[in-house]
Amino acid sequence: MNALAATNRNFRHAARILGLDSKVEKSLLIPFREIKVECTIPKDDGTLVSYVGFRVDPDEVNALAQLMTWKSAVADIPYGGAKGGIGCNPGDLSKSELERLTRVFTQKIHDLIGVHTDVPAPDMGTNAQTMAWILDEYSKFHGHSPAVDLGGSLGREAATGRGVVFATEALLAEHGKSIKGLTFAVQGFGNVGSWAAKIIHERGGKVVAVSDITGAVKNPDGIDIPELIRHKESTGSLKNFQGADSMDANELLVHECDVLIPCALGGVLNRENAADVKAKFIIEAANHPTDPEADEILAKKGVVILPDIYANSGGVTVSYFEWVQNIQGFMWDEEQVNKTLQNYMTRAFHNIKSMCQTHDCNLRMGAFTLGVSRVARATLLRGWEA
Ligand SMILES: NC(=O)C1=CN([C@@H]2O[C@H](COP(=O)(O)OP(=O)(O)OC[C@H]3O[C@@H](n4cnc5c(N)ncnc54)[C@H](OP(=O)(O)O)[C@@H]3O)[C@@H](O)[C@H]2O)C=CC1
Ligand SMILES: O=C(O)CCC(=O)C(=O)O
Repeated sequence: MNALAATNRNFRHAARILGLDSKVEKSLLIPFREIKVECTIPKDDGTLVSYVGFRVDPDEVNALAQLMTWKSAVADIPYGGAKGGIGCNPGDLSKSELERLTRVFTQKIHDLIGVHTDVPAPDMGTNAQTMAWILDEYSKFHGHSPAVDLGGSLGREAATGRGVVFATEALLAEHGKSIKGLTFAVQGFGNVGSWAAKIIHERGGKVVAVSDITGAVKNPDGIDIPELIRHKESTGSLKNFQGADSMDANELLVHECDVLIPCALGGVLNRENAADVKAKFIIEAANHPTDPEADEILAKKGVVILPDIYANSGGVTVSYFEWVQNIQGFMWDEEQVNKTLQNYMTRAFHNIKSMCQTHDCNLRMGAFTLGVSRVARATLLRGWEA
């Protein structure tokens, strides 16, 4: 099932649980706006190449935008949801080609983004540097020029991974467990995966397996994560790391562990591998890592899944703190960012649990009903009369 069909299915299930009016349901399913732009750049060798950029596309980006909407509502921050992207493999482009492409994309969408309309943020294959290029290009049209470090919040880089850890702690506490002494397998070692693994390691968790696009490593006694980060930074991959054995990357999702944390692509848990998952808990740090068929198989096995729209909401929550700080022109210290993030993550977890109790549903439906009911309530209050 593709990402959009799966996301729509979860939304419809939540709408049924909530008894949502079918017209409201239909209205919430259709994106407010879809943008598709052509981005042509000269490559470093002088040849021209064209890419297509989106701010919400008809399929995967639509699903991700929809997830952002429910996620912002679950986190209880005053944002809607959108997602953008360019159909390219960033790994195939040089840094200057990436910069040109990002700037051309920004030229095409600058009228439709902005502080009070739509704020882009990093996701897979993008980072703070990408956002700085967008900001700089946007500023040429709109004259916006924040001061310190281009206005990025302290703690934003680690925020999604840190939020994943706060979410994991909230879930484990409910089951009478803590991170210390449990074993973890982490798929993806980019922004989210490396930060989540590092903080778990600091808190006494044993990260026994990690993968990236180049392969996977395992060590039943626990991998030294700071060492692995240094190795990845210096070599660009997990290969040849001395502190662990290499393993088949496909094995990672079914590796022996207490907690599995997918931090890479969508749809990685599906009917092909769900039955073989050994973990008792899955923390969805990636967006949409579990397709609906896998959801059913895993539920039958008694695996507890902490859904993406809550588990990875630390990123957008700190993006919201960043927005608040820039509007006020007053920067918080990192401790305040992290402490406030923890409060948001803990509160959201209890709100989800309360929906689970009210509607006798699992955590995914608890999160969906929480997010969808908040957006539906706001939509109904605004009304449709001209
Ligand atoms: N960044 C954020 O703030 C947020 C991210 N997310 C989600 O988290 C996930 C990861 O995002 P982020 O960390 O930012 O992205 P990055 O681009 O920083 O990292 C992605 C990681 O996934 C790895 N990867 C790619 N393909 C595979 C594969 N087939 N098998 C194993 N690993 C693979 C990459 O490997 P390599 O390092 O070798 O390239 C890289 O380590 C995505 O689903 C994203 O949507 C959700 C909320 C917020
Ligand atoms: O920081 C943000 O605003 C968005 C983070 C993100 O890409 C996500 O939650 O999927």
